[in-house]
Amino acid sequence: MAAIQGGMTIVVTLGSGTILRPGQRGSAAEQAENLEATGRQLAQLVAAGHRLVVTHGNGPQVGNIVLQNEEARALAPPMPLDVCGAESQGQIGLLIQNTLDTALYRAGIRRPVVCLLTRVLVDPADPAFHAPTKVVGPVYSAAKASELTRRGYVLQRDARGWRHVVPSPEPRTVCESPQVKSLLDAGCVVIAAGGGGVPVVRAPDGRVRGVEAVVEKDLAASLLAVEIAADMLVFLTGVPHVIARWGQDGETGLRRLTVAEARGLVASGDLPYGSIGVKVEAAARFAERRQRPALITDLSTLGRALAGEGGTVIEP
Ligand SMILES: Nc1ncnc2c1ncn2[C@@H]1O[C@H](COP(=O)(O)OP(=O)(O)O)[C@@H](O)[C@H]1O
Ligand SMILES: NC(=O)OP(=O)(O)O
Repeated sequence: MAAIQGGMTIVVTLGSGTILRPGQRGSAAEQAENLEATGRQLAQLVAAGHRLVVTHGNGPQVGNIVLQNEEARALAPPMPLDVCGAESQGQIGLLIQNTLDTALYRAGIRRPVVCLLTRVLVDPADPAFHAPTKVVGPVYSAAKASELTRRGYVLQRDARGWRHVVPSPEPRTVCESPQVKSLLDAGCVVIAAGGGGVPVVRAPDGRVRGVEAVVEKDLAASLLAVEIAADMLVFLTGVPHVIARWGQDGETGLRRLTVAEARGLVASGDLPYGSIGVKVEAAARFAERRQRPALITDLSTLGRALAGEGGTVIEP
């Protein structure tokens, strides 16, 4: 990838690892501290003259909010998953907002940082509503898992233990994309579509209501980046680049993929869809629809990757 020039609109998606480290329970202090290095890097993008939109995951946090609601059921009414998703946007969005505001201020940049409660429209007939796959919250013991199952939650076992899973429908449009663009035009740094956006449906009578689901933030970020006509989409995750045959003989770092190559790798099953695969698919969607590059990398490689010397670039 050629080094990027100033003045571009860049959407950066923060993976869970930039907000929460393995083994952490997710206190506000832990998350704020983890975000500091990311805030400094993102401030450099603004200093270089780019228009910045930040999106983020919410799997661990929204699952914790559901759990807090469930455990306090006798004392206060539990909120549905869409409301919990909105709460997670506020929770994580505030931490990112404070971090970015601080980093920009210290870099001598006076720029408003705005966190926008964002909804995504989904199809009520999406088959995902009948097949929960999206992991939220902590790892549960077998005993806690069976208790939660009795209370109506869907639990599945993965390599780490029992996990709460929820439906994850396809995002069709980001309801507030025009407002994200207006905020960028007004000179704001914008945090939007956190946790994939709050999923909503519109009934034939016009009524909008939230639904029990968590959208993949990578797919929502890709859609938002298309809808605001971004020049570049960046996925910040836990690895410097995508790896073919991860953990096997012949493991290879992938520096450059066409849309067709990216889709081929996802379809082959080499890239697990629940982790890196969904990012590669989201990157391919952006590259295909915008005819612009998407980048998958980690925080420590970001600077070099933007200079064309690292990360995995998915090209149109
Ligand atoms: N083939 C692969 N190439 C790169 N990373 C992979 C691969 N397979 C699994 N991973 C893992 O997937 C992680 C990214 O998925 P995940 O942690 O769910 O994303 P997020 O950073 O958005 O939370 C990487 O940090 C890495 O640990
Ligand atoms: N909503 C979402 O995709 O969050 P995670 O990336 O944390 O799973």
